[in-house]
Amino acid sequence: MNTAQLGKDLTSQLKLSGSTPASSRPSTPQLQESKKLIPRKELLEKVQQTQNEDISLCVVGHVDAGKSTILGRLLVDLGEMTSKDHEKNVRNSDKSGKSSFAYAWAMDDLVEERERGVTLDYAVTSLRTSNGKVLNIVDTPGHAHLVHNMISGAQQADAALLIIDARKGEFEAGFSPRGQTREHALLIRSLGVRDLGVVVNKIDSVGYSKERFDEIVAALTPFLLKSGFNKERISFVPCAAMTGENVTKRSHKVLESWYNGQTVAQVLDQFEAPRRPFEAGLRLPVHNIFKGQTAIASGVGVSGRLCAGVIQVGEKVRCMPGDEFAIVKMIEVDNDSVPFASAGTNVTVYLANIDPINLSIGSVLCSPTDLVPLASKFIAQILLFDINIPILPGTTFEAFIHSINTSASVSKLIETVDRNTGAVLKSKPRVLTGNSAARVEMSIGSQSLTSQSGSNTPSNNSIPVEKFTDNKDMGRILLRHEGQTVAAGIIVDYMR
Ligand SMILES: Nc1nc2c(ncn2[C@@H]2O[C@H](COP(=O)(O)OP(=O)(O)OP(=O)(O)O)[C@@H](O)[C@H]2O)c(=O)[nH]1
Repeated sequence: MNTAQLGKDLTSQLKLSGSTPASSRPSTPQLQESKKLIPRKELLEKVQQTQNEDISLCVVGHVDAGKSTILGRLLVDLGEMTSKDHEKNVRNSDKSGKSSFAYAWAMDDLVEERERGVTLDYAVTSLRTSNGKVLNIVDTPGHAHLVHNMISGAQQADAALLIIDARKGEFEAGFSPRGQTREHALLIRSLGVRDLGVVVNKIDSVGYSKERFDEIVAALTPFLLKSGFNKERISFVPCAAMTGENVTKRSHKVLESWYNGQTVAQVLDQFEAPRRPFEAGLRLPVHNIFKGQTAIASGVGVSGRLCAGVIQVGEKVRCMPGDEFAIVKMIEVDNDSVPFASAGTNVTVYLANIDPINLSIGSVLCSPTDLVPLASKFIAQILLFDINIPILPGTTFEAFIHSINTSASVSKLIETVDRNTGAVLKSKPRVLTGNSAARVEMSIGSQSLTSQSGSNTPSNNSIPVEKFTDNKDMGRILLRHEGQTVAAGIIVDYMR
């Protein structure tokens, strides 16, 4: 079961059971940390020694480009999924008249996803590359109306595969101004992804044509460079996920006649894990909340990616915003129980002594002695994409900041700045237009975080944020307007 599913299951459970009113809750035992905590110095040494080189990879691209199929193929060909399990998927997908989805079923394990043949939520799985690195892979949905789920998935990524459908008309549709190839590429770069593998998939459908591959590379390269990717960190690979051609090996004569570059698996091999801020204060933005169902994994479960610091079993954590503390009962990484986890890891943490009503998607777990700042306003340096709508004071956006999805409006246009140097071009502009860069003051909407009781936090519009210079993952912002991603930026300052 993937984390996304867990969240769904438990969210529905929470709805069923409701949240216990404080008055009828059994009195909680004294909230005390375990006496057996590993001292911080020792803990940091352990993290340093075991510093995992795991990489979070997200797989993005236009709807039906073949994202799930490529991942399914990698899982099978790299031995992560047994041939017995794969054969079961082949039989079952055949029975439902969806035999072309046999590989995609390795990823799309929600019933509705299988029935509709689309990825709805993001799914996490892990894979060991041929050179032994562990990739935590997030398969994200391609549909335009599921961009929220795609952003949640991509927020956890260090590197990305952008899947392109090579077929005539299909690449063009994905790369059109409203297509997801463009939007996803911009989004992942804005979310901090630097390493990119561009997989030109379904090359079998275009007769393994070199001309078509070159045409796609030539069209995408200037756009990717303009979006902020570095040429040295982009790899283009032709492949046919369906037949397995150039996923882990190459055998097709036509493809071999003109291509001797990397396979998709070799592109994965070359991705490097970035240095993680594990010595900084704990920051765990909550992506999902659910109820632990077993005797061991009981209490309130939250999942997300550690943006900074280390979390250990037995420790007391503060849940922000709010005044609540909780004790970490159990930590799971990749379905295994672990004593501690450090920055860069996707974790599920079971908490004791807290009512889920006090947690929201977007809450941040931190150390009681190193609290994450809360802000109702912030100053962001934003880069506007190629858009036609003018941005004026008062324009309201849907803002994405770590695991938060909230409304935020421009309260002041401070200045426009040079995209490359950051030098001020004009103070107090009246309007911002497409492709410009600016510093703006933004105010968070009044209903910023939704608690698990279903009610929005009344009148409290403070959210946990940090300056980008203090924590990259906590200080990035993406802005959407009327269903379109219009800008990305970084938080340079904030006010309570
Ligand atoms: N001919 C051909 N078809 C492919 C290839 N890869 C995937 N397909 C087919 O394309 C369709 C979509 O594949 P998926 O893997 O579900 O695509 P997706 O990008 O994950 O879809 P969403 O997550 O819904 O956006 C399926 O029918 C696949 O069998 C390929 O290399 N060649």
